[in-house]
Amino acid sequence: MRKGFGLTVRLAVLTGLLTLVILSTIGLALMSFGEYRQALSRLSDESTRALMTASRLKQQSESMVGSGALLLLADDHFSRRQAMFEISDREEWIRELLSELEASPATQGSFTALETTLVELVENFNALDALVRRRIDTQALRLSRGPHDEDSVVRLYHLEERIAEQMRTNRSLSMELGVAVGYHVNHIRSQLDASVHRLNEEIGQRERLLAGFAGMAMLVLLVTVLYVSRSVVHRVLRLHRAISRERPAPEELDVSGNDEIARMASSIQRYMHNISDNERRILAMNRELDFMASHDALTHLYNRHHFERAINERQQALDSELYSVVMVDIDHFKRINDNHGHDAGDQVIRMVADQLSRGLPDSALLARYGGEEFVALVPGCSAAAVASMLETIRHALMGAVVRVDGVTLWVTASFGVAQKIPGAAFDRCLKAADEALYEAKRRGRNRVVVRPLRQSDSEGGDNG
Ligand SMILES: Nc1nc2c(ncn2[C@@H]2O[C@H](COP(=O)(O)OP(=O)(O)OP(=O)(O)O)[C@@H](O)[C@H]2O)c(=O)[nH]1
Repeated sequence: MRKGFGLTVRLAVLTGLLTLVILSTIGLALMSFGEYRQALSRLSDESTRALMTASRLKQQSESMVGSGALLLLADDHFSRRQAMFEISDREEWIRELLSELEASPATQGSFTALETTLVELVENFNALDALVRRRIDTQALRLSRGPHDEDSVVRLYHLEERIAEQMRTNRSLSMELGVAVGYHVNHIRSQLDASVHRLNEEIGQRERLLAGFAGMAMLVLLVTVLYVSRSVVHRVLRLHRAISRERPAPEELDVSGNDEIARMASSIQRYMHNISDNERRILAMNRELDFMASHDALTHLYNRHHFERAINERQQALDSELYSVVMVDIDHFKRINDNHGHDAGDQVIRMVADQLSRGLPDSALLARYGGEEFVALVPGCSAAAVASMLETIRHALMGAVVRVDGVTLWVTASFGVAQKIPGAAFDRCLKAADEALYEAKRRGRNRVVVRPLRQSDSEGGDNG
């Protein structure tokens, strides 16, 4: 038998495929988790820090403008110096934050405009500081000269005008600084948003890919289950059903395919064939044994054993039936044996059996009783009717010949008949028929003798 891919190999391939898909799915999931963890930490490390720095920058810029207001309101040199100290402190913070932003990989813009505005603003504060210092000095002079000193009033007026002008410039520079810082904050925020959006898209793609892998795993699993169900379970159940029957038809044992189950099915089929063959042989042998047990091997008539058993079985029916019993014996048979051999004797016995079978009715129970002797039960027939049949047989026998080694043999036989009378048992009839046969022999053989039963026979008496 050609060996193809067996079930084991096919199931191993399907299982391998399933394992591969599941491992790929798990691998992809783990890889994705790793990538997202990295992306998230990058986002939090770089972008978030940059955003925080930018927010602090905005805060410091606003505080610087606030310090400018303190400078404007300063009415003594202490307040003025304190305001200027705060401004330079803010400037230092702003510069530090700017260089931090410039070094951050999350901000790829230029901060030159912001730096220029800062420098201009600081210069403007310095100029404002000079004006405020002069205003404080002029106010002190005016206080010392009296409130009506016109010169100091005029000087103060001019100073206030220049301070107001400086303040306008200062306000517009502050606004520029705020806008520039706000721009950068927004820029960083939009970069952060873009990164988050990109990350979300990548996660979505990975999710779809993972769903695809999971679907594929389910499909392979389904195919595996269907395959196992169709190719293994279904066929094994079918085989089981077939061999559970007493005599499964060959087509019920599906031997199609070239796998382990097909090979098992064909072994079972062979086994079943062998069983059927053996069963047929045993049945034939039984029939032969039955035949041998009930038939005579030489003539194929029933044997004595079967005859007696059949009579026993029919005993009850025979009590109420009309029948006749016949006994037949070949005349001078010993001479045939002695003169022509045992085989010639056998042929003669067969020929007589044949004539008896032909001459008696089909309903007759005919048997070889022993040696060259025959017995028959003829149901429904009177002794006279049977005697007439036996006369025909006797004549037929006289006309028949047996040829042995070129020698022609003529044979005759003697017949004894007895008819059953009411109340007489079969044994009595048989005995009477035997007595009639003896009478036929005694009277010279080759004749039919009827022995009528007497009333004493029916009462169980034995006349000898
Ligand atoms: N060839 C052959 N001979 C058998 C068989 N059975 C019995 N015999 C022989 O049949 C012969 C029976 O002879 P007997 O009963 O003495 O009487 P007979 O010679 O037939 O003479 P009558 O009955 O008085 O006419 C014996 O020689 C047996 O050996 C058999 O199956 N085949």
